[in-house]
Amino acid sequence: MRKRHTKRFQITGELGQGSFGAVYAVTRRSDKQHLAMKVESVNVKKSMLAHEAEVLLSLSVVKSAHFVILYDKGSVENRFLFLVQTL
Ligand SMILES: Nc1ncnc2c1ncn2[C@@H]1O[C@H](COP(=O)(O)OP(=O)(O)OP(=O)(O)O)[C@@H](O)[C@H]1O
Repeated sequence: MRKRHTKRFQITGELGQGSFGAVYAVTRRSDKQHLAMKVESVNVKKSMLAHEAEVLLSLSVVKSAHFVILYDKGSVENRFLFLVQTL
């Protein structure tokens, strides 16, 4: 993912590595907001990222400053799944 970006986000750095993928600092091009992008290979047997996206989507009905917000999700070149959330 180094130097790569989706159309909507510019990757600016790496925040960490988890057990199922990497997390990058990104800037949303539309409004320059700084966010976190979690990335997972499409080849994993059981997608933890898809599960995390479902959980964040469910939580989004509860308007609370304590919950991470899911801003976007998608895939890159059919190689990675990504979700974008609060930094
Ligand atoms: N929203 C975020 N904002 C900033 N940094 C984050 C964010 N999410 C994750 N990170 C960083 O990326 C690292 C990896 O996160 P990730 O959620 O992939 O795994 P984890 O929380 O360490 O645990 P596990 O791999 O067991 O799920 C974290 O330890 C943290 O340093």
